[in-house]
Formats: sequence, structure tokens, C-alpha cells
Amino acid sequence: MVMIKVAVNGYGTIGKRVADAVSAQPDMEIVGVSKTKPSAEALIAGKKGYPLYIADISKKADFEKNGIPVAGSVEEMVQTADIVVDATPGGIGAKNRQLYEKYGKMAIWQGGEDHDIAGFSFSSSCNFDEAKGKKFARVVSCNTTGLCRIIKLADDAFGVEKVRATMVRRGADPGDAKRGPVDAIVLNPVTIPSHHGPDLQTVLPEINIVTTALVVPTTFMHMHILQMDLKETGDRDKILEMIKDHPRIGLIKGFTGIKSTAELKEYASDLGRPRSDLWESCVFEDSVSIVEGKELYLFQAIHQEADVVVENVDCIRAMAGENITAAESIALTDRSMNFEAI
Ligand SMILES: NC(=O)C1=CN([C@@H]2O[C@H](COP(=O)(O)OP(=O)(O)OC[C@H]3O[C@@H](n4cnc5c(N)ncnc54)[C@H](O)[C@@H]3O)[C@@H](O)[C@H]2O)C=CC1
Ligand SMILES: O=C(OP(=O)(O)O)[C@H](O)COP(=O)(O)O
Repeated sequence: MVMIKVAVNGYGTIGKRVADAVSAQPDMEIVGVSKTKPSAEALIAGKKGYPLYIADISKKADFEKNGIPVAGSVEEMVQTADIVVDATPGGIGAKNRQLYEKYGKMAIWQGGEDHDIAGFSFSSSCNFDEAKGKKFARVVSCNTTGLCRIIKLADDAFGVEKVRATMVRRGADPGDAKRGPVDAIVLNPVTIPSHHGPDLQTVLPEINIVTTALVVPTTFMHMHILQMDLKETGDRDKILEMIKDHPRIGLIKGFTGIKSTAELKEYASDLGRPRSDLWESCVFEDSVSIVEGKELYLFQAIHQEADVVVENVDCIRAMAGENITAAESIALTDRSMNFEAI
């Protein structure tokens, strides 16, 4: 089996998870990860055995005096890789495109960048085959990934006439002590639609969708309030069966008593998931309702730090790996991470 050499540019919330997920795959290896300054994450990258490269090589001494070995510059890291996963903060990734082009490397950006950065946006459940042969791709954001999975499922089953959805977004990631809100419900944005609908259309252009979003003072997971008008009369049992069969959508059963993101976090941690990560979308079974035949309603929780991680792995395989199907790649990614949707 040919090993795909992967570099992760930006070893933060998403980058460190992608690095671990890639390392677990039989057909991929991490050749380097990058940081800008010495930090706890930089220390851990070294402890995990990931060669650490730095954006500004003049800062090498700052790392080394803190006992963190530096393998070289980001430019050198890019040269060692077949493909780069760019997980730098939104807006920074666009500046790196030139570097990837210079060395003729494939690259994958994250949802904080615009679709135009790659001209192709990816979701494993929707357009895996289209990534084959692409030089550049962008994995859509965490919320959009969650929307893509469930809307594609409903569209395949009954056809989707239109979608109206509200994203209740977490205020900050758990480790992000500087962000808020601390005591507010913030309309984010106050204008309608939010970016999620147009973002979904970069993957599923035929879907009629309007999204709204607000931010609340929590750190673990977003919550979606989703309503779809179906083209054909819906069948709740069929939808539940399809969700059960979907490798990246979990079904939260009523008997568990789980009705909140807090209880989901406890569940993920009791399952022994690394970092309490929920790579699957979490649909609340009791919320799945068909009203007047063709209106489908549900709540789903989305772990913002995790769901895009498995998508990045599939995207790497589609672009740089041997010719396999979406289902085969998803199964291999998940199996290698001991991930079975709840
Ligand atoms: N955190 C989240 O919930 C999600 C984030 N995303 C997207 O993923 C991307 C990364 O976000 P996070 O991981 O949250 O950011 P982060 O801030 O946690 O991590 C970014 C990392 O990039 C490093 N970095 C900064 N400038 C750099 C440079 N010039 N060269 C190399 N490394 C550099 C930083 O040291 C940091 O480790 C963004 O596009 C974001 O929108 C997507 C889904 C969910
Ligand atoms: O990609 C995300 O959200 P999004 O799908 O709402 O754009 C992540 O949760 C990051 O969002 P942030 O821009 O609030 O850090």
C-alpha cells in the first residue's frame, strides 16, 4: 500500500485532531505539523513524535530554549509532503496557497476560508468522487458538514423541496479562554441568511435553503433546529432506519435521558472517545417528526471540533490515495479510529 505523506499546517483545534486521525490510518503518515510560537500544543506535538516545523524560522531559538525541537520551516515541511492540510485560522490559509502552488503540492483548507480558495468544497457523504484528481479542496465548516449529511440523506430518501434551519452556535471552543459571549445571546449574524445556507450550496447546489444563526455562552457543540419540506410524503421509520445505517450520523435515543450538549459530552467521555470527540452528527430520535405528511423536523447536535476531522481524512484519500469508493474510504477512516456512530 502506498503511504500518503501528509503535513498539517496549523496544529490547533482542528489540526491536532486531523494529525491524530491521519496517524491512525494504514495508508497515511504525518510528515510534519506546524506552530507559530512555543506553546502547550507545540510541546505535545513533539511528545507525539510529529516533526514540528515553524512558520517563522527566526523564532527557532524560542522553541529550542523551551526544550521543543524544531525540524525546520513550514516551507521545508511543505516540500516533504504529498498533500497539506491547512488548518491555520480562517483567512490565514488563503495566504499559504502560493506556497503550495510553488512546490506543486495538493492542499485542503477548512471552512474558515472562502469556497473560492479551492473552487471545490467537500463533504464525504455528498461529493467524495468529485475530489478525485483535484489539486485543491476545502472541507466545509462544522455546521455545514452537519447540514450536508442530514440533508443529503433526506434528499436521497424523499427529495428535499426546501430547508429552513437555525444554528445555535457555541460561543468558543473549550480551550479558547479569550472568546465569548459570557452573558448574552448574540445574533450572529443579525442579517438573514447566515453563511451556512450558501455554504451548503457549494456542495449541494440544488438545495433551496435559508439558515439563521445565533451564538450562546457554551463551549461544547452547536445545536441545529432543522425543518425540511420533502417532495414526497415522509416516513419517520424509514428516516430513522437510514440514520441508523449512516456511518456519520448517530441517533440519540430517548431512554438515555440525553437532552443537552452537556449530557452528550459526558456520554462521549464515558465512551472513552479521545478528547470527548463526537465525529458523528447527533440526531435526537424523539425530535424526528413528520408534520402534515411532508414537513420533517429534527434537532441535531454537532461537535464543532470533531465532525470535520474524519471528512479531512476522506478528502486526503480521495485526492491523493488509490481509487476507492466513498463508502470504502469512510469505513476505513472510521474503523482505523475505532469510530462507530452512536
Ligand atoms: N474550531 C472549530 O470549531 C472549527 C474550525 N474550523 C476551521 O478550521 C480552521 C482552523 O481553526 P481552529 O483549528 O479552530 O484554529 P486554531 O486557532 O485552534 O488553530 C490554528 C493553528 O494555526 C497556527 N497558525 C497560526 N498562524 C499560522 C501560520 N501562519 N502558519 C502556520 N500555523 C499557523 C496556530 O498556532 C494554531 O495552532 C479555520 O478555518 C476554522 O474556521 C472548522 C470547523 C470547526
Ligand atoms: O466552522 C465553524 O462554525 P460555522 O460552521 O458556523 O462556520 C466552527 O465552529 C468555527 O466557528 P467560529 O468562527 O465560531 O470559530
